[in-house]
Amino acid sequence: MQETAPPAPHPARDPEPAPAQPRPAERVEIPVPSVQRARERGVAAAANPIVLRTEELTKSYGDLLAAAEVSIAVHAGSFIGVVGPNGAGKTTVLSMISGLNRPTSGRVTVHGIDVWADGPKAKRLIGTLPDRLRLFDRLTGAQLLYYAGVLHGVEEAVLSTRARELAQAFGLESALERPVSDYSAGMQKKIGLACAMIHAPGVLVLDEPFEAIDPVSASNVTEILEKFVAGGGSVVMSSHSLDLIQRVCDHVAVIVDGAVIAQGTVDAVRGGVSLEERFRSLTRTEEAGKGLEWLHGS
Ligand SMILES: Nc1ncnc2c1ncn2[C@@H]1O[C@H](COP(=O)(O)OP(=O)(O)OP(=O)(O)O)[C@@H](O)[C@H]1O
Repeated sequence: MQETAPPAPHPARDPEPAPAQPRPAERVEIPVPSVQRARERGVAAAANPIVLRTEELTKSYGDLLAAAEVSIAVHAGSFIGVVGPNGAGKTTVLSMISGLNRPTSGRVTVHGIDVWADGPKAKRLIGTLPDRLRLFDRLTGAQLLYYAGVLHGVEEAVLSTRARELAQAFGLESALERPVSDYSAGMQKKIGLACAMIHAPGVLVLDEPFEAIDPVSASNVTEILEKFVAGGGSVVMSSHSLDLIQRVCDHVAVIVDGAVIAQGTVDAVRGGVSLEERFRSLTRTEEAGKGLEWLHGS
């Protein structure tokens, strides 16, 4: 992923200068192992080929510009977080990448294949966990995995082994014969993730994969995704958990009002402060909650 210059203040929101940030030198950081791994992975991935590229990807809904000329390049073996406030355009961008939402203009290619010119070929290379997941929930978990595999061209001979291993990895073995409609929200998310992986894609595009997932399962999923990128796969993931993004991703793109306002390695974007602090200053969310005095006294 290309790196942008240190992000400028967002002009439409607040012309005032940002509050002074503590100097990086004042902070003593003891990186957790996953942060260190992500850092090393980010450096190594820069030498790998680009597997996913968006070029000035734009989506308009009438007068609303939901995505504005979004250009992102993802290398093999890279784990990228896409962050932004509610309504910023993350789902819009991810769904255009996955071939689910047609761009108004711009281009997406995966391994050089145009997602919107050759959808079937491109979609075999991408595993998708869309927003507001709609599963065929009258099927059992086992049936859903089977059909996800068949639809992506996986040979039947390997399907049952893959389904069993994925169910085990996501802790769903005992639920495989139950209808997906009976699954909890977190279980549905996990079966959706398993379906996204069953055809062994090179690129995973995951919209809020950790939403509704319990902490132990979240650490399992993180481990699965880290192994996936260590093996040369690439992950593009949106999340509102900046702490999670900072811990597991090597790159990050910050989207505000449809436009990428900062992107690069996590370290470059956060610039010596936490990703959450940087996010707040980029999106000008420090003022939230002001003016509700009538509520506080009730
Ligand atoms: N089908 C649609 N028709 C009209 N407007 C839409 C449609 N889908 C999304 N939008 C608008 O596009 C903008 C971006 O929405 P999007 O869902 O991409 O945001 P997001 O960053 O994923 O938000 P969140 O964090 O809340 O999930 C929003 O203003 C939203 O209202």
